[in-house]
Amino acid sequence: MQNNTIFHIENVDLFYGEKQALKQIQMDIQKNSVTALIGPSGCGKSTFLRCLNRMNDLIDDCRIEGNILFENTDIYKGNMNVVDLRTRVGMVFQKPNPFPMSIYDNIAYGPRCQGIKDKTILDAIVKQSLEKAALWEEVKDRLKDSAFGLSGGQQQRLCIARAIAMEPEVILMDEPTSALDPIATAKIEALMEELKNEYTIIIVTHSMQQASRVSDYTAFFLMGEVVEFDKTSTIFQQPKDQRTEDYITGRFG
Ligand SMILES: Nc1ncnc2c1ncn2[C@@H]1O[C@H](COP(=O)(O)OP(=O)(O)OP(=O)(O)O)[C@@H](O)[C@H]1O
Repeated sequence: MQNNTIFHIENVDLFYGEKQALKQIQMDIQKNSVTALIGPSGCGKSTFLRCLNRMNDLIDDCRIEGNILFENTDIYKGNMNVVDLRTRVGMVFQKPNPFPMSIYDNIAYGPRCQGIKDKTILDAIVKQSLEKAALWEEVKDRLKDSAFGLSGGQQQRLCIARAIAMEPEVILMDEPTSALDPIATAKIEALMEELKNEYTIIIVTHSMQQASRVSDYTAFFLMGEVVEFDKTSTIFQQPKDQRTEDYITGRFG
């Protein structure tokens, strides 16, 4: 394990009932980097992403074996508090999913649930989170308006701001730009570059161009296995496995 490892993943198998969806996954995810998970549909990318903050716990019949160490603590063993884990490992989904409330309240919701009531503190959290998500300038004069009045790209940055407000260490992103136009996508990609200074980002993407643009490391999944995991430049320029090469050159998937 390298010094900068935030997630150490060892021999992870995952089953939905009888069906095995992940096989012997091994990976060390580095702090303050962007790691992209790529591979054809159904290969287990989202399943793996959800393992990292135990979102699969919500699925009946889902069983996981092996070890996932987050900052040296196994998140599936002992007395791991799942609410704390999901605060430290936040998530942004494919479709922007703002809460049916104002822009301000979307951000303040989590901190309020954690017991922060002081308006000055909440105002500061809202401003800072929106600034970090590169949305503040666009919404500062309409904080009391409904979040549903924002464009899709703005809504997705709002969801990123909402995750940031919880002061996570890691942000998981499951195809965060697949519902967005190219301009909104470019904004989110630029934002990832900024955010990795402070957070660790793990992103599932169907776009190989996106993976090569935004990520430092890439894992190529195929039928529940990680075929290759390496620096993004190596995966795209000198893949070691023929299957990786076939995939990135568009021969299948
Ligand atoms: N809740 C579930 N119950 C049963 N099987 C599931 C469940 N979620 C996913 N699977 C199965 O697990 C396998 C991996 O699915 P997963 O969604 O992780 O793949 P993916 O690589 O993210 O796919 P996509 O790119 O299409 O989103 C698939 O065969 C899928 O049908």
